[in-house]
Amino acid sequence: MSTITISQTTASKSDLKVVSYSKIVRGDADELDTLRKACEEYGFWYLDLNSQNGDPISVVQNVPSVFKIVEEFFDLEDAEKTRYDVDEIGPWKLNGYTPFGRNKGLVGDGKKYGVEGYTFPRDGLCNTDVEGQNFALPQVLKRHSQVLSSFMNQLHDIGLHVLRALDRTMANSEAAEDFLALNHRPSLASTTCLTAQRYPLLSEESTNAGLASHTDVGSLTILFCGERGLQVLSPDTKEWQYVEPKEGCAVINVGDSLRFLSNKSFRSALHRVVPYPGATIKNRFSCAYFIRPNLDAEFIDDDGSSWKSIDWHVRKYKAYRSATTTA
Ligand SMILES: O=C(O)CCC(=O)C(=O)O
Ligand SMILES: [Fe+2]
Repeated sequence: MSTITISQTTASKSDLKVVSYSKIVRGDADELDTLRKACEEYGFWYLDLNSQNGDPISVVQNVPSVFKIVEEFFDLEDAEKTRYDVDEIGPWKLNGYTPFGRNKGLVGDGKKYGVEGYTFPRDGLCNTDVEGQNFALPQVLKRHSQVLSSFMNQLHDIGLHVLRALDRTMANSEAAEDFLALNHRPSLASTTCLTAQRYPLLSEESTNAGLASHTDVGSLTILFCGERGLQVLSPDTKEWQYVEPKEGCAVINVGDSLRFLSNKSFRSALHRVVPYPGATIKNRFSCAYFIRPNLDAEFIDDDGSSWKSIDWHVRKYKAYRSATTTA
């Protein structure tokens, strides 16, 4: 699928914490402490998804199949792909194809150095009984809907375990018991979704290529990508640092909503995707599962204004579409 050549590396690399999923599920106190600090200090960390005996849990093994499924869609003619334009199907941009250059910022020269994506909403694909948007899938994706929905259910389960673990770390705070979990009830509607993306070419031929600097709108993003290119803004040095792919691990980050729900104690870090020095990365695939609060969850932003989660979502997507550098 993807190919990569590297001549030299002079890049600054991040030193993110690694949190063991099996340890936080067991309630290991030291690991919960590491998780909490990872949310507070960087807002980015690796979630080690190897089981206790060292084997990767199955969700990691399913990632290549998901990339293959969406590649089939990306290989269609533009005219066919744009029939499923994410901005045309439903008001919340949760369902369908995001063409090259749709989000402003690092658009490269459009197609060759850009990014395209396909987004699958949880309500519609997994939660079929939740009143959702007008859910439709193109034929090439429809035949894989079972694989996609079980992949999303696996990731959702992981995300809820992480939120419950964070709730345990807040036991001594003023927050109600299970506060985070209660704002992410799986049976209630949310804007939770999976987006798979393809970057045809990341190389220094175009330093303007990749995904523009942004923070994520929701609570937790669970990201899989075997290639370099992701950068996070370091809270200490305020410089961009590469997040290296790590075998058997997902990269997790805190989004705006979880920052606000944590009373601003967690960090929603700026991140972006750019070429890697000396490397030519062809066909970089990534997939991000965005866990977001229930539609009517309420929080207060950095400026002291109150928001319902769905209104923050709508505001943020406007910014993604129109920002010149940062959203
Ligand atoms: O492709 C990546 O590695 C990052 C994607 C991302 O940040 C996003 O979709 O919000
Ligand atoms: Fe992101």
